[in-house]
Amino acid sequence: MRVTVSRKSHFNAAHRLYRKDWSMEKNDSVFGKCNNANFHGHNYEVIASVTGEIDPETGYVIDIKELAQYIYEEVELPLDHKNLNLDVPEFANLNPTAEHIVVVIWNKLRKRVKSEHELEVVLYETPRNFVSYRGQ
Ligand SMILES: Nc1nc2c(c(=O)[nH]1)N=C([C@H](O)[C@H](O)COP(=O)(O)OP(=O)(O)OP(=O)(O)O)CN2
Ligand SMILES: [Zn+2]
Repeated sequence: MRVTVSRKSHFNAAHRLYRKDWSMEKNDSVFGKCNNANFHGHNYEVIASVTGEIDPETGYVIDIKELAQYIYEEVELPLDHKNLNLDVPEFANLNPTAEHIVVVIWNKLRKRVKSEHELEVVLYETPRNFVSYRGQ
């Protein structure tokens, strides 16, 4: 009997979508307003979901407080109120698209969640735009 436990979180961050090896014109044509050289921001929402067997003694798959602490340490502390391009080492040479951000977050949380548990991360960049990653 496998059950999924989810925890929601959020962080605010600035970013710019562009490639350093492309001209301004090409970046503009591909990324449009997201290539604003002065950056722009989002209120990101994150949902981390852990799936596994219920422990018969505790009734938990994972203590949600434990999951919340992982998210605080791996997502909120390093990303909240940061400029993703300038402040976050993972994006020094990686375009901070929602796709790349969700993979970075998943990789960080994967190291904290027990290997017998499945992990899925959903990232909302705007209320209408969201991506998800399950490590596949
Ligand atoms: N596949 C992706 N496409 C886009 C990404 C992305 O990360 N992956 N990101 C962006 C920009 O970050 C952009 O800032 C998104 O904001 P915006 O266009 O304002 O968002 P909405 O679609 O919610 O706003 P509308 O009012 O509906 O236009 C773009 N594309
Ligand atoms: Zn954006």
